[in-house]
Amino acid sequence: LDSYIAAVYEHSVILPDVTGSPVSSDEALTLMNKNMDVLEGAIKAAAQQGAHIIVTPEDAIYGWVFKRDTIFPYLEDIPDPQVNWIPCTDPERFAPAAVQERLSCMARNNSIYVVANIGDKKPCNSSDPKCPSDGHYQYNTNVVFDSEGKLVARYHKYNLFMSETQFDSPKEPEIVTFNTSFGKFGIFTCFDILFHDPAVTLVSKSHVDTVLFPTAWMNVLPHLTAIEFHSAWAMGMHVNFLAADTHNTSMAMTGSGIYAPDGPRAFHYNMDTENGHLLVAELSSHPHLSPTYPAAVNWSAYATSVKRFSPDDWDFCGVIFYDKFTFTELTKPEGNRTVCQKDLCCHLSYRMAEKREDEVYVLGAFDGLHVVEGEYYLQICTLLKCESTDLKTCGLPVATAHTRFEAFSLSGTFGTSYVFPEVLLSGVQLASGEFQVLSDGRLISQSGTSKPVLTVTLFGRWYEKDPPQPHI
Ligand SMILES: O=C(O)CCCC[C@@H]1SC[C@@H]2NC(=O)N[C@@H]21
Repeated sequence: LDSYIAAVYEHSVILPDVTGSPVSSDEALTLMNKNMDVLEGAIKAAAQQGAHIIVTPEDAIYGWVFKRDTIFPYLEDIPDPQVNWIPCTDPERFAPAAVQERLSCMARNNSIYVVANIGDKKPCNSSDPKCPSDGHYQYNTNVVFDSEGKLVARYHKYNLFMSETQFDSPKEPEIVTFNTSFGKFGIFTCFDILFHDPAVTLVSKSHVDTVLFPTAWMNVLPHLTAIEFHSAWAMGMHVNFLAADTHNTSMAMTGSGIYAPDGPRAFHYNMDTENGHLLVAELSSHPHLSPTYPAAVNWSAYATSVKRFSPDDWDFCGVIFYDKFTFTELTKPEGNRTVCQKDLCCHLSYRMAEKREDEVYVLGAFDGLHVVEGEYYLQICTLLKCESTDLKTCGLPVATAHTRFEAFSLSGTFGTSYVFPEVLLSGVQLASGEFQVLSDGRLISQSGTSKPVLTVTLFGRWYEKDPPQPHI
């Protein structure tokens, strides 16, 4: 197949009551069945619209309100897919496996690949020095059932987010892929997207066409909103990317999408209701063969070839999500500006429709190690709207704007080749097809965007500079 139809479902998880002690496995299954009832409706609707594959979110079947012992009744022993198992037709083979059986039947009965996130448990004993004292490993796990209900992939999340003390990390990152008639797929989970392994390796070594990405993503403006960062990763890595987020507005969890290398095909962001939402869109099976496939990018080519645009600009300091940026204010309606920090210089050429008195924009640079909620090295060039006209508010989250840019071009002297291009518009919306990346590393818009701009950002990850990660 040259193309296929993808679906992602943003699910509003029915959470269990928070209990001090573990519930019975029957109670756990009752709660999980309530969530699977909702997922089943989405799977049927997706299949009716011709979808070949549907991705459901991380933690969508039991939530995230657990400690190590209270999640235990929700876990199943998930076998290696090499055993060739269709839980729907052979449920006793690796029983008890009620959740795997039901997911497998949903895939089989609707002839659709189903991607889900559940918990795996693996017994261990004292002969293994790393074996936890309760006698088993517990993994945050993605499973994939093919359209006949066969288990074809199992992935254990490697980069656990800080609060996930209920789970263990596998000893090594797992590179999990599978082939279909509509391309080669790879899979990872949520916080994994910030790190080199297994995420980057799946693309650069395994050459997957599409990444499957269950997530429970807490949005952080201005640079780490789900739709913004995930679509940017798809563009920067030149892959299709299917992101299914859980929906919980009190946790700022919303933002799912179907992203192609040249831009989003569909996305969803909704902080107004607690409803779930199904997205369905067509993608090319082998995006690197498609005529719109972007050329390879040298991210520093343009920026290193030009001189500092504005040598006498006044710089000031500001903080974005705990990182100390160097900023310079865009005081004129149009112009060329440069701001530098350490080895990173960021150049911006821009033209606003009008310079409003009630809104302030800055150009910012950050070259350093981010150290809060995980340690990862960043190089960031960003144009962004300040929260108010007080320059002290530059970098704080802001979700609406009124200033339109008729054109912009942003570039930076990056030391890394992993740069993710973000454009986020007023109301936390994506700028589908309204900007492009040139092969010399400029992120440009020639005719401006359909809505006012919150931020235009080149988000660089310099993996070689990361400290050792705490994979406990
Ligand atoms: O549970 C996960 O693995 C996903 C967490 C992703 C959170 C993103 S990444 C860093 C940033 N910090 C947050 O609180 N939200 C974002």
